[in-house]
Amino acid sequence: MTELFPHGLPFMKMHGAGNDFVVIDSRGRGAVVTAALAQAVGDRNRGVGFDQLAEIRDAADADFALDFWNADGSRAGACGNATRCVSAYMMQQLAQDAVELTTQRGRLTARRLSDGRVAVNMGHPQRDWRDIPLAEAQDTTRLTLPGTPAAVGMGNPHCVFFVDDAEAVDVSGQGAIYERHNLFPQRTNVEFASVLAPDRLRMRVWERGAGITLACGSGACATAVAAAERGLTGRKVDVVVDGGLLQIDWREDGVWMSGPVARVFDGVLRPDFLAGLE
Ligand SMILES: N[C@H](CCC[C@H](N)C(=O)O)C(=O)O
Repeated sequence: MTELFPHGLPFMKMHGAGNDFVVIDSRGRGAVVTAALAQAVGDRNRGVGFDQLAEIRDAADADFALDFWNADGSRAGACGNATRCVSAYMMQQLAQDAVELTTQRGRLTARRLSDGRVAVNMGHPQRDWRDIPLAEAQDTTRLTLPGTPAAVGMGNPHCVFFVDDAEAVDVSGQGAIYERHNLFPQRTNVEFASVLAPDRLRMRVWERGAGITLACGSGACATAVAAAERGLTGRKVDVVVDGGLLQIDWREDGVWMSGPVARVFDGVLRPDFLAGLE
């Protein structure tokens, strides 16, 4: 790593509604991110700190490709907010108002809105999603939330609970339990949502591999899909998250998610820091 980057490895720090990212632009060279690098950079005390790391790569048939890593070094198949943030950067780089990108989940489209926010089509919810009868599934002693959650795939797994008051949920206590529930062999992201109005949801999230985050784009999509399917809301909703507001519009061509994007600072991971990873 140090031989490859004798002057260090440049990165950008971005966030979307407080869901924060380190972004490494690896276009024009091979991918460099490893689980060890993600973990080290993700350490908020000894590294930079992030919820997800996104690595931009060349794509043969799209404007770019994106890979996602969680702070614990695990991979994520989708990350809506990082997709919006990186798309904003790429639209600026390419002088375009829209971009096409490929991710583990497939091909996505993002476009800039007139107010500076960015919208991404996160694709269709995965149709194997269903209500999950947790109570029948295993040890119920530690499962304290009422109701039956919905499992929704958005390129990554989500388990959505609808509760009367999302503010009252012990998100880290409950989230950590369901993240590793044996119904989810690849672990899961966990959302706790309450219906504020037929077009407005409050959502708090525990992310797989990252813990509590201020916003989760794919989680907001999954929550909106589950709410619409259960008849709790329409297909176009505002989702109030800890870090702001995400707008979801479940259309014929997929689930669109819009929200703010911010590039906060650029930096360089020093060669001596990288050397520690070898
Ligand atoms: N924050 C991301 C989701 C990261 C998902 C990740 N935690 C996982 O699936 O493991 C978002 O805006 O969609």
